[in-house]
Amino acid sequence: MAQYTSASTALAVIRLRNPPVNALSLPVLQALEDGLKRADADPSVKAIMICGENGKFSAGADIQGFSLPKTRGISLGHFVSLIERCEKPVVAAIEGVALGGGLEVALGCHYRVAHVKARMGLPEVTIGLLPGGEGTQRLPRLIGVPAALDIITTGRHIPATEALKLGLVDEVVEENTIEAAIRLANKVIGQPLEPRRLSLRPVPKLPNMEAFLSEALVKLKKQARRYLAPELCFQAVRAATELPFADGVRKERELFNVLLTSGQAQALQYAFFAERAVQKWTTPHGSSWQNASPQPIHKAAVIGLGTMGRGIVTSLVKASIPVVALEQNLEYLNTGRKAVMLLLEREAMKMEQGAQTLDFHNPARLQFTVDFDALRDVDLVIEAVFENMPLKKEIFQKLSRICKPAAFLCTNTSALNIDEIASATSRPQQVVGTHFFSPAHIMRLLEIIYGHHTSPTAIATAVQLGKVLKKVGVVVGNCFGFAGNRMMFPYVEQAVFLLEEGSRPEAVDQVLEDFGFKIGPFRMSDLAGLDVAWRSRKGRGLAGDSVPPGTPARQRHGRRYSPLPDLLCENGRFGQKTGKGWYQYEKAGGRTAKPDPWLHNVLTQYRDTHHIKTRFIDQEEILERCLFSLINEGFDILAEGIASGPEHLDVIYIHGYGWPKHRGGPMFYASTVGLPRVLAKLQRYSEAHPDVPALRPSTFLKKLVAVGNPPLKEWMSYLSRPSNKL
Ligand SMILES: CCC/C=C/C(=O)SCCNC(=O)CCNC(=O)[C@H](O)C(C)(C)COP(=O)([O-])OP(=O)([O-])OC[C@H]1O[C@@H](n2cnc3c(N)ncnc32)[C@H](O)[C@@H]1OP(=O)([O-])[O-]
Repeated sequence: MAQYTSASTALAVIRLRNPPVNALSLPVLQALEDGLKRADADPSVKAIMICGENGKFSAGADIQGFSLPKTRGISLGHFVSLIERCEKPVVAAIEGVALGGGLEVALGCHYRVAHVKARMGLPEVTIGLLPGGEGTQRLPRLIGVPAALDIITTGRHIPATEALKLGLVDEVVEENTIEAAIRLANKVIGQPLEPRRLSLRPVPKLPNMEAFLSEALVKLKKQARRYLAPELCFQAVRAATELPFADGVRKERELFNVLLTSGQAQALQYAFFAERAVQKWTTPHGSSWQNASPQPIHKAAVIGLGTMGRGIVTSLVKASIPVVALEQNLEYLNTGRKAVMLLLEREAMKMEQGAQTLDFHNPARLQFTVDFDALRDVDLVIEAVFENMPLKKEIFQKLSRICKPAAFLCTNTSALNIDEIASATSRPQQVVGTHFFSPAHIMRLLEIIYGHHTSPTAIATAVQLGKVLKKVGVVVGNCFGFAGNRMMFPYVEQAVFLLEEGSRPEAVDQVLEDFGFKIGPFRMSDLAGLDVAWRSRKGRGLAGDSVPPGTPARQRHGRRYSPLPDLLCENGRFGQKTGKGWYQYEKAGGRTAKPDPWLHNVLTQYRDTHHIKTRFIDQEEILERCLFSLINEGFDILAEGIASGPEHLDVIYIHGYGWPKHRGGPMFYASTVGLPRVLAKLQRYSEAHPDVPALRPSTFLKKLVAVGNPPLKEWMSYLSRPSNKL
């Protein structure tokens, strides 16, 4: 809705009303049109102000509405033009947010006043669209092509102060925005409106427009990786530089419709809502976000200043949480301290107000120690030592003696059993898994793992911590590898099996990078370090001396096994850190992967030794075996209640594993491929590789196909156990 009132006889107020963010649904837009007509028809009204209810202008078009047939064909541009054509001055009073269609409505207004804390932007590109309310044509006319192109193709939200510098708003105020807008409206009554109508303005010329646009396009294409929206946003802005306004608008509509029906927009909009849905967590024991309250964290501690610990400390400092950083001895402490300081200096440089905001030189905010006694008064500890169960248990035993009874004890682990770690403490209800992703101060995912005894308060506190750290927290159950890594194991396993059968690392990586992953599985292993998984395999008796004599080289516990990664590690090839892994690098620590003839020779010899007949493996098989085995594991995870819905797995993959967001996440992707096809392919691959359990179709997947391939949002209702639907 939009409410029509009067601020005075001469000033009509149209207030957009659609909680929580005043999304521009059809009724809101129709009420806006009615308000404009009423103001126009009333001779006593001399100016109009548009604002939003509850301190928010508008977050734009109703994203849910894009999937509703009745809203198709309704053009936001029609309403924006109505505002602009109004014969009485229209002033936008921008509080909170003016995003997407919200900002386009403001661009139709003749004047814009913003509160200093307001944020503006055209984030359509992030949901697979372009600003289809004539924003691609008006914004370049107002602030010039370079700034408009940046805002439209990145979707970033800009603060009011930046908007003022760019000329996007006419005034920024620290106090009452509505009153300031009323003052401005009264002041401009009677002034000519033609110069304020953006559609009538020319696009400001650049001396080197063509060169600028060509360079921008090359840059966009490089980053986009089959993600359509940025390039189509670019084309719409280019149309503004080449065509009259009306033709530019036609082009914008044409491009908008391409995106709307591309499939990518649906995937990205699904991802938008999935990210919000996972915040409403539940567990199979009935605890949930609704019945648990987080405890405040005034002070935290991090144990272990290796790669993960350093990133976690940095995240906490950035979130203004005082931290005690602890290492086992002074040598490690000094190395860790230097590394943390370097990270913080870099982060401070990236931040607007610089180092002072972070305040990391103040020992009250960041303290380095080797003394466990310094942990007595912290509210939460994050243990981030390496993956060694006896070591973690020893630390947790110590923590339960030293920390205050109410302190939460978190373990940063990527696979280890949370219950076993919790068993070392006298307060297992306070223990929770917090699986950060490297680099921990940058990656957005936080996998939050509850054990058998973890209290709802501990889960809620970890979720809240994730929010404060600006991460997406996803709550999952306890099993080896939790949700993310458990799905990753079969994916990587298939990639290695494909090498045994005839493929090469660069071929497998290429297929997955073409699909949209930032890096393929072999480049990823080289980056992460092959020795990490090797140590874990040795610990589990799969590699090294603990393998019983007489065990076939390519079999473990009756299943197919590939000793290829072990072979690389035995040759000191740990990946980038040693300058050699699945690829060769220019030096130890180098970043540029080059195919390695040594590896190709080893593969040939390996196949000969093990009598493997080499065959040509096409791209379809590479893609399907890697992705479908990962998805198959996802169905088992859902059936076991480890994750409470497919959205959880998708959010984990998008934010933790570089899954291309425009494909919506693995489970969403499976739904777009069609579950019958995923099942049929898995059946075929499983028949060809009967000793690979990961290719055996999940019972839950078979059930969903048997009941007729229901839409993703209905999947969980087909589980026989009480479901965890959000
Ligand atoms: C047609 C021509 C072209 C125009 C295109 C557009 O305008 S495209 C649009 C371009 N605009 C965008 O892309 C902006 C997208 N929105 C945002 O970036 C953020 O939501 C925010 C910054 C507005 C608020 O962040 P925050 O952390 O304070 O809060 P939060 O994020 O948790 O959201 C609160 C609730 O609001 C809901 N909801 C939000 N927006 C929309 C919407 N547009 N629609 C519907 N619903 C929306 C959200 O789902 C959540 O619901 P829940 O779970 O409570 O039921």
